[in-house]
Amino acid sequence: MSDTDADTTTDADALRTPIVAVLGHVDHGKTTLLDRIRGSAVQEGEAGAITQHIGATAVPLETVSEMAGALVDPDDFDLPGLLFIDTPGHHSFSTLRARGGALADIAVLVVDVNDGFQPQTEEAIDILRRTGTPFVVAANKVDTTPGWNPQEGEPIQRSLEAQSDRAESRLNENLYELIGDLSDEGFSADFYWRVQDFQGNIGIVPLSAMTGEGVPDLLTVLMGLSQRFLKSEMSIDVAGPGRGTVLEVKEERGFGATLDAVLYDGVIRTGDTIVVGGQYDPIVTEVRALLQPRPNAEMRTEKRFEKVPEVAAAAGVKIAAPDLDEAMAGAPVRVVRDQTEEEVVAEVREELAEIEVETAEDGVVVKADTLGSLEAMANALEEAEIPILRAEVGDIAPRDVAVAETANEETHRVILGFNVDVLANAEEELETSDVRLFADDVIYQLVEEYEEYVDDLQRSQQETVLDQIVRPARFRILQDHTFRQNDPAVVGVEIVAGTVQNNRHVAKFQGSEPRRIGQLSGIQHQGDDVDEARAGERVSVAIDGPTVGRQIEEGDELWIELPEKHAKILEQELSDEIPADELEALNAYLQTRRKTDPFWGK
Ligand SMILES: Nc1nc2c(ncn2[C@@H]2O[C@H](COP(=O)(O)OP(=O)(O)OP(=O)(O)O)[C@@H](O)[C@H]2O)c(=O)[nH]1
Repeated sequence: MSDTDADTTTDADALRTPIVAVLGHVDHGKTTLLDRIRGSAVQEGEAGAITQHIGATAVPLETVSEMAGALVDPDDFDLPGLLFIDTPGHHSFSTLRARGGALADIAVLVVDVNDGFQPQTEEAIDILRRTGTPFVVAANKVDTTPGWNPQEGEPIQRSLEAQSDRAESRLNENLYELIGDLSDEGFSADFYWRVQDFQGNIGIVPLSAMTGEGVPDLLTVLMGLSQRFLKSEMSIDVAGPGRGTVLEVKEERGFGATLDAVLYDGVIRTGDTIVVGGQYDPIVTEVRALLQPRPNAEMRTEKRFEKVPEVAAAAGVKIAAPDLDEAMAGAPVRVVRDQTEEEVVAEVREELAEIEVETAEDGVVVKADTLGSLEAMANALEEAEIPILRAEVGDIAPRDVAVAETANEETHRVILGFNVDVLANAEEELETSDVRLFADDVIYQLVEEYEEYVDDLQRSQQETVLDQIVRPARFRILQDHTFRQNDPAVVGVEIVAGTVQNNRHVAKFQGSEPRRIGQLSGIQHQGDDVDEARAGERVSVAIDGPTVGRQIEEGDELWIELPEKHAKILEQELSDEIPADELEALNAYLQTRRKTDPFWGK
């Protein structure tokens, strides 16, 4: 169909419903908002107010306009309504991929007005930016503004009229902060009613998912945006081959493994040959049944689903067919109709290759629940410069542990699992191997946890080095503190800088040459034997070798003798790790030593 054809089309059947996804930070109200949209649509009373699909809810234009009241004139629209994806959250959003982009045509980013931007809000914005998905911001929970006077289900302007100046200005403060946060992310945003150009600006819709005020506005904005900017993309070939994306692979009694899929183009019929992206290869199979949830009225029957002969885009549908066990969430589903089976298989393979993650010789093992989330994980790891050895969709299996074990670097012997389970036999493998598992259902947290682990590991490696190295120290023999002349000499000292450790060699500078005068054979602090003493402490030390009054005197300044190699490691690798006073002792030692030997310890 040419563009001109699309523009002149008036037959709503040929324009599909825009697919809407809802995403945002945890607890900001995504589920409540979806429930509200479903609930108030149902409350509008009429049968057919909404249609429950598998994984999605269709709200027809008439219902949208009834809910939006004066805000929407149905004559302005010829799109059939809106299809809301039921599983909110940006992880499911990243599953919603189609032909390299996002399956959702438009998104609602839910932000709690009081909480503002949170880490997952930013993560969601990144995904929206990357997939080029148009979105509106639902500034949710306006009813929690102190002094708010709730206006159940009203458009936001009407609700604002009922608020005190004080409540309104409190809300505005939060909304302006949101505008600022969006601008920090590079988006120009404003209250939706002030936005002239929705292509260059993000509209903010203040609303409450709880009281429903502002929800009519959200629906209006979504309809308006879709109608104006997405209409040309909404024209479909109603008889064309169905194209969709797998949301979930589910076992159903009587059917085996089934696919919950969203169809974004064409039509799928019982008996069609389909190609589905699988773990290892595209799966070619034949549709046994297409299933939809049973309408509420018939809920008394045992069966949850009813069979339908065909489904046209956009729609959510459960597909029952043989051999679907290895199908992957996020993978494409294609009906073979105008092309040969081989051509479609090649296309599915190509689409899957787009998502293939770049791997390195050495790196971490990544497992994720869907292709989309695997892709999102790979992006996050690339940003953090963490190399990937292998990345796959699926639960953690013994084979993954075996692969992780082959990593050369200790920091790479890990599995990062996103939204996946550990299979029982893999659990055993993990216990007996030195592979570490990191599992989380928030990407940035998973990456952060791993980075912290790497930091800790590196720190403890440095600490081990530090343990084996002679630490610099400078200390002075106190006046009238000779407890024993020799064999060993026992004197009271004050540590001026650094750490004095037992068993180290003791030196005294003669000019720029340290001269060894003996070896420490004991340190006592307030009568107790200790292994080391820190700057500022007064302790008594036993030194094997010298005699007080001959090689050493009260008031003498003594040093721990530093082997050249240790001095070099301390200066070049550990200067950030040792305390400031120890660094000072090291520098003083090096300076004196380098007066006659400028390259000492370099
Ligand atoms: N007062 C008020 N509370 C709200 C509103 N929207 C959501 N809530 C409450 O906020 C909490 C979180 O809401 P959810 O809808 O579960 O949030 P969510 O974003 O779906 O959370 P997850 O699914 O856990 O990511 C619940 O206790 C809701 O009742 C609102 O507009 N006003």
